[in-house]
Amino acid sequence: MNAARDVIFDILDNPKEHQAAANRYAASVILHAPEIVIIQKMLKRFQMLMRPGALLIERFPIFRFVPGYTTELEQWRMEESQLFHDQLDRVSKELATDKAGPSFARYLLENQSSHKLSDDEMAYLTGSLFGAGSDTTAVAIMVVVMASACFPKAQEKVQEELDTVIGRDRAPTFDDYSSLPQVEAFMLECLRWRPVTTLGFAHCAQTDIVYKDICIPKGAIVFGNHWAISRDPSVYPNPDEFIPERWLDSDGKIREDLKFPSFGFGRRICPGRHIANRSVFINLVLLLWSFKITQDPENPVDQAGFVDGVIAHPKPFTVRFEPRFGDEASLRSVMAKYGEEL
Ligand code: HEM
Repeated sequence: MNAARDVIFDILDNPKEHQAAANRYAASVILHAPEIVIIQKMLKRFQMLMRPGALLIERFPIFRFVPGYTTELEQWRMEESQLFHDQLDRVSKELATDKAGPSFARYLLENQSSHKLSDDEMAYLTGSLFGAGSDTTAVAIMVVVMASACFPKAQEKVQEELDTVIGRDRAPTFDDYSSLPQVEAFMLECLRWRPVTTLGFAHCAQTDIVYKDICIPKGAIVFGNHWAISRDPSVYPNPDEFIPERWLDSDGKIREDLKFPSFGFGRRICPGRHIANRSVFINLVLLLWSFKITQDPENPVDQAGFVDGVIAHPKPFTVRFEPRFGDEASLRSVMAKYGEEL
């Protein structure tokens, strides 16, 4: 919650850099390390490499024998492996000197023999969390800001609920999750309206799969196209519209019968989905409790302005953040107290 509170301070300090604030939040939840700059470089490569058909070698495996073709890829692999091993080594040294704080890396190191994991496996398990968890979370928070600015009526509904359930004397926390269905509906609609991973990730059929009268042969690469699913009007009527109410039943509770696979499918479903949900929730409630977010009439938001890649990053966009209660100084002092209470 401290990290989400810092997003509010970052926005008060520099509202134009709200997307950088979302990036910082998401990075700090996963990793406390100086290597973030190197990792950002790797994330850019990941964005490019994970696109199906990004490399000729995928279609023509024979390219692996062409001298020099894989040199750069091998160099990238080695840099990545080095970074992941360095991070694990650091925690290992901290553990030896009793200085290691709680972390997933520490847990793996302490239980290495019972899990029967090699050093390489542990390094990749911990390292890939950052790649998988930071960009995705940051993008989801950016979409929350974009949707708030573009759909003022939906934003007002959330704020009405926050004013009724939370009031002005305290800021919302994780404990309020189940009392805020309008917030959850807004969040679910953000994740559907602009899916973080438009195409999803590649899966491979382990056996021949017969679906209706189609056979998906063993070995076929299958994408559960998130964008296409999100636009299915038989499940989400008027799919291009932003309608948080679609997630609520007639009693105002979250519907059990409506889902969207924001976090993927099957055995490889996102293992970070619970952290991710809570991250998006706490940022959404703090942002909309603190600010009225509006469009800048001189720079209207381009709702389709996203960079093409496995993770659909919004292009830079400008919005206005107006403190909802009192002035900027009083919001700062409420947020400072929020920090003390944690
Ligand atoms: C809003 C935020 C997030 C979204 C939308 C998201 C979405 C996804 C999706 C679609 C997949 C692929 C699932 C599939 O193959 O069908 C995935 C995989 C994964 N996610 Fe997330 N994720 C988010 C946050 C996180 C966080 C916070 C973490 C870690 C703390 C994380 C860790 C992972 C890992 C390790 C995988 C790979 C799992 C595997 O291949 O077995 N994700 N995520």
